[in-house]
Amino acid sequence: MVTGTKKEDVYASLLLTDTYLPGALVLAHSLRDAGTTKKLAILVTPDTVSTETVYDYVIYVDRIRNGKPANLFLMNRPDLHSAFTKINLWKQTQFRKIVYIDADVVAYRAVDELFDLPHAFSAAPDIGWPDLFNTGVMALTPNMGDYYAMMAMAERGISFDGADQGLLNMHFGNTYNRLSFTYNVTPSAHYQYVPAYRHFQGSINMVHFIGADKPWRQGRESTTDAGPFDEMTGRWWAVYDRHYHKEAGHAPSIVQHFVKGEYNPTTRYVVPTGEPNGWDAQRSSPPTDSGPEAANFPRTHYEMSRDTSQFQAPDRYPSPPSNMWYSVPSERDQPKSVFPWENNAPRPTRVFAENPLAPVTPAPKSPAIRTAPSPGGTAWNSLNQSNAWDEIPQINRYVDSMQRHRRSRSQILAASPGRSTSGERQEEPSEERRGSIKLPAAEGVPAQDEWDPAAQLQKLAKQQSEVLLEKLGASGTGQSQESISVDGKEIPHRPLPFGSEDILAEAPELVTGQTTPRTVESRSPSISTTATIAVPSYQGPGAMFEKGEDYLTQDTPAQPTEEDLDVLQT
Ligand SMILES: O=c1ccn([C@@H]2O[C@H](COP(=O)(O)OP(=O)(O)O[C@H]3O[C@H](CO)[C@@H](O)[C@H](O)[C@H]3O)[C@@H](O)[C@H]2O)c(=O)[nH]1
Ligand SMILES: [Mn+2]
Repeated sequence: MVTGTKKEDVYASLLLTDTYLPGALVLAHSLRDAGTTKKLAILVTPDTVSTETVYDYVIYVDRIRNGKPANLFLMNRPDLHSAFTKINLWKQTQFRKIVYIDADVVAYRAVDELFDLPHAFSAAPDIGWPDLFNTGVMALTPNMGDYYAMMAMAERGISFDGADQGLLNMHFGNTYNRLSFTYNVTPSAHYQYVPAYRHFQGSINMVHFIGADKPWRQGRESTTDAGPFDEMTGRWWAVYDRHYHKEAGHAPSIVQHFVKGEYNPTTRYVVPTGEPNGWDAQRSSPPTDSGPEAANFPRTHYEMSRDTSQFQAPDRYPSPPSNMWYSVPSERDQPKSVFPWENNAPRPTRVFAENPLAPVTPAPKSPAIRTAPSPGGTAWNSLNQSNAWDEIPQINRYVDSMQRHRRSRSQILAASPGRSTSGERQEEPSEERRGSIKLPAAEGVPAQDEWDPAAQLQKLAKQQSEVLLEKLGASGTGQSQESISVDGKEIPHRPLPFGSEDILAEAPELVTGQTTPRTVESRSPSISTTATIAVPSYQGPGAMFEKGEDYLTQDTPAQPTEEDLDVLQT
C-alpha cells in the first residue's frame, strides 16, 4: 500500500459489528459510484466477521472499549461502548491523509478535495451542539502524538459522552479546521429548517444518519411521506438497491440479513407456482415441498477422526519459556506504609491496671475544705453543712428580699400606720385594716428586739431531744451508751463510717466559678455553733422571686401513663 516514499491517501470507515455492514457497504459504493480516485480502507475489529471485499484495505485493529461507560447512558447509546476504537485511525501512519467517514454515511459525491486541506485535523459542526465537531466525518493526518494522547484519555475513560466524539472534542478543543455542514449533513425525522434544506440541498456532499435509527434498521417502508429526511433516506436506499436489491441476484445474504424487510427465508425455497405472494401462514398450512424452518442457518459439521494409526509421542516437547518467572517476595519485605501514622505512631497513653482490685491512689484534693471542727468535737459537727446553692447570688438576693419584706411588715405592725420608719413606701393597709392593726401587746410575747431566734431554736431542739429521751426511757429496756431500743427493737450505736470522723468535703462547683475555700458556717453565726438545726433547704422561686431571673415555668414532663402509651401506639 505504501509505494516508495510517497504515502497514500485513503478513505477509511469503521466496522465494529456486522450490524453496520449494510452501512459500510453502501458508503463504499456511494464513493465508488461517485468516481473517487482514492482507495477505501475499513478498520475492522477481529471479532467482526465481514465477507465483503468492497474495501481495498481491511485493517484489523484492537477494539478499544470504554471501561467507564456511564456517560454513554446519558445519551442512551450504550451500544457505543467501543467507539474509542476510532482512535486507531491516528496510528495508521502508513497513510498520508485519511478522510474518515462513519458507516452510517452516504456520499452524494466523492469528496476527494478534503485530501488537499493543509490542516492536520478538520471536522464539521455537530447538530446537537454546533460549537463541537461531529466525529462522523473527519480529515486527519495520522501521527503517534495524537494517538498516544488520546489513548491515555481512553484508558481513563475521559469523554463527556463516553464515546469518541466526547473524547476527540476534549482533545482537539478549538484547534480544528471547521468544515462546511454540507460534508456532514445530519438529518432527523423532526427536521425543522426546511427552507435551509431547500436552499442548500444542491450543495450537500454527504449525509450522516446519526442516532440509533439507521436506514437499514428502519426498513424502506418507514419513509413514506416526502420531506427532507425522507429524501435523504431515499438517497441511501438508492445506493443500496443499486448494489444489493434482492432482485439484483448477486446480493450476499449476509448483507440482507441486517437490513429490515430484506431478509426473507421463503425466497430461498421453492414457492409454489400460482401463488405469486408465496405462502401465507395465516391462511394455509406450509407447502409440502418447502424446506424445514431455519434451514438456511449456517451449519457447522464436525466429523470423528478416521485415522487408525497409534499415537506417536513427539521426540521432544518444546521447553517451557525461560523468560517467565515470578520473584517470590522475601519475608523481610514489609509492605510499604501508606499512612503517616504507620511510621510515626504515637505511644499509647491509656493504661489498664493488671489487677483490677489494686488500691487506687487517691486523687489530689484540689479545692477541698476541711470542715471546721466544732468545739464539741462530735461527728455531726464535722459534717459539711453548706449547700451548693448558698453562694448563688440570685438565691441570696431572694433570701435578702424575703427578710427585708418580713422586717418591713413587722415594722408596720409596730409603728404608727402610714409610712414605715425607713421612709420607703410600703404596702399601705386599708382603712378597715388600720383599725385592726392597733392590737394590744400579746401576753408572753417578747418584744422584737428581745427576740433571739438562734437561742429560741436551740431551746426548741433541746426540748425535742428531751421528749425523745423520755420516750426511750419509758420503754424500760436496758439503755446504755452502746445501744438504745425503741418498741423492743434494739437500735445499736452505730459509729460513723470509717474515715468520716475527719471527713473532707469537696468544695461545691459554683456557677460563679468561685473556688475560695470557706469554712462551713450557717449564715447566722449563732446557729453555726449549735449545729443541730439544719439550714432550711431552698424551696424554689416564690412571690418575691426577682423579675428577669430564670426559673422553670413548666413542669418537667412526666412519663406517659399506660393509657397515654396506648393512645400513642395506635
Ligand atoms: O455497533 C456498532 C456501533 C458503531 N459502529 C461504528 O461506529 C460508528 C459510530 O457509531 P454511530 O452509530 O454512527 O454513532 P452516531 O449515531 O453517528 O453518533 C455520534 O456519536 C458517536 C459516538 O461519539 C460518533 O462516533 C459519531 O460519529 C457521532 O455522529 C458507526 O458509524 C460505525 O462505523 C459499528 O460498527 N457497530
Ligand atoms: Mn454515525
